Amino acid sequence: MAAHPYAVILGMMGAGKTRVGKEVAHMLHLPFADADAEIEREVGMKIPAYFEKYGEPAFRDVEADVIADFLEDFDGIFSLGGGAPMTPSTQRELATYIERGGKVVYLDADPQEAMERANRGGGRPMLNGDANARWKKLYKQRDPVFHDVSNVHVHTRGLTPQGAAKKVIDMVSQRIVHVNGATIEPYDVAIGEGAMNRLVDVLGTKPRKIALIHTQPVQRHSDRVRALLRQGGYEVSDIVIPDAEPGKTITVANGIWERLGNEGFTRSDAVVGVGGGAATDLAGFVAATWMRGIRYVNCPTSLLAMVDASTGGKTGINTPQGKNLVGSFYTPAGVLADMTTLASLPNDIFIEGLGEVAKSGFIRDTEILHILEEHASELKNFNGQTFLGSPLEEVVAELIERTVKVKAYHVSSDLKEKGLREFLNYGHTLGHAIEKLEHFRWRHGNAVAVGMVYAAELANIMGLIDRDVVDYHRSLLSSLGLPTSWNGGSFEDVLALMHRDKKARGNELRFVVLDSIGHVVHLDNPPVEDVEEAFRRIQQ
Ligand SMILES: NC(=O)c1ccc[n+]([C@@H]2O[C@H](COP(=O)([O-])OP(=O)(O)OC[C@H]3O[C@@H](n4cnc5c(N)ncnc54)[C@H](O)[C@@H]3O)[C@@H](O)[C@H]2O)c1
Ligand SMILES: O=C(O)C(=O)C[C@@H](O)[C@H](O)[C@H](O)COP(=O)(O)O
Repeated sequence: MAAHPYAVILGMMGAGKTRVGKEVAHMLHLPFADADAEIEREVGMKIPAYFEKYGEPAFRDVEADVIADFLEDFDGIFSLGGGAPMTPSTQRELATYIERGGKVVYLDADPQEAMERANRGGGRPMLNGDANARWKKLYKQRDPVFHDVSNVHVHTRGLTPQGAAKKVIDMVSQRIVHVNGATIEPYDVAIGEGAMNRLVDVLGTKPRKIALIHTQPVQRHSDRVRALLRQGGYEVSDIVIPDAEPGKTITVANGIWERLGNEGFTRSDAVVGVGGGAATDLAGFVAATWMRGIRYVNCPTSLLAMVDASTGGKTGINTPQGKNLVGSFYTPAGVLADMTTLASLPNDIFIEGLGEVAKSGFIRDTEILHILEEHASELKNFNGQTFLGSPLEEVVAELIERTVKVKAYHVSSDLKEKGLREFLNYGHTLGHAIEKLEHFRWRHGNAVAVGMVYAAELANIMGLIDRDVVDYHRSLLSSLGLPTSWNGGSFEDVLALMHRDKKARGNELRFVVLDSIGHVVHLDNPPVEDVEEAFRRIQQ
């Protein structure tokens, strides 16, 4: 159900709720309502006069009624009076609104700026006497409540009303996937433009030092992250790692452990990983191993890292023997998939990410496949320079959200991959072997695409799916610009590598295959002739 109002804004006196709220409404072409103005209209007098005549409790009753009515009926931007969220019935109304999908924005201004603005306006009964001292006292009482009753936190220090409004719009329109489960600390994946602005909130106040791990091609995004971290008061160690798979090695990890040791990183400090899946895998691995585990936040910048690598807590490095053979299951404190970073993503790396998106459609959420079919040509022609603000951006945001939800479903109940989570490995048994045999010149998502066609051929040979399902794999993946065949190595080499796959048990191979579109099963120890016949079918 779509929630209304579009957003509710709360904050301290002088935070700019009305000014910024009006600006947000203007930018979105929505109506704006201010609870205080509505109360004055309702009671037919100015608030200071009403306070004087009837006292605060009577005012709060009227206020709560007006707010309840607007939360029910108003379809725009609604700003609340500073003290309104302190009323228990309003807190309950806000909680119900959030449950319906509503966004309650805590506009958190710099105290000095807010006090100046509050004093300038005058006519505020709650600031009678020493206004600054009163403001500070109220802030102490209200700030924790504002945090509790809101679900979007926007810092506005130093921003113009327009800048603050743009930030509010970005944060309200972000999609949030909650990841939780019996064995994991819950965390959120925030998806959308400006998601990185949440970084300081997600890191919290405990860390003092942050290891900012990133690659050179994403320098401009890591520069932004560094600026956010410095504004947040953290000491930042900038750590540039080799790009792509060469960054996922024990040598690189060891170099970072040395730096963390030399620079005095303690258990309360944190890691932030910025980049593609290789960088977030390595950053997570460093966080998981330093002092047996410190807090980390991923800021993925490739489609593949947003939908898959950064979100499920699989961290790791490669060894000379194969992909991801050393690592740990270690969940991040949060994932900030800031879609503005996709503006610099090259077309081939975007397309590669569609491989993992399609995987999530094949194994569970078939709506993903419909979206891919419908938008195949725009997706295949992705151009970062024209992407932001285009209709494709919403399509991609939906694909990311749906794919992350598929990942969250599997991870939530099986973090350590005892069974269910293995389904996320659809296409990876052959895919990882191809990557290795191609010395990682083949991109991961491309190898997985061929691996899915292979798994479909194997399932067909085993009588689990019809030929048209195999053909559908080929036609959908190729319509997105993904490869569907491979001829770069012998069956013997591939078989040896598939035996080193993490799903293998003893000498027995274990595959993930479909028995229908959207439904996966395990296939244990199939006859080697069938494994070979499927391989023959994916060769060009
Ligand atoms: N942990 C997991 O669950 C998981 C899941 C899927 C994949 N992975 C791993 O992720 C890796 C693949 O991730 P990937 O496809 O992102 O590859 P990648 O990390 O190698 O990134 C691909 C290239 O794109 C560049 N890049 C990334 N974002 C950019 C941007 N916004 N602008 C310009 N350039 C950008 C990178 O620097 C790199 O050169 C593999 O190592 C794979 O094993 C892990
Ligand atoms: O999250 C998972 O679990 C996955 O299997 C997701 C895969 O898409 C991903 O490529 C993962 O890195 C593979 O892990 P591995 O354990 O097979 O190395």
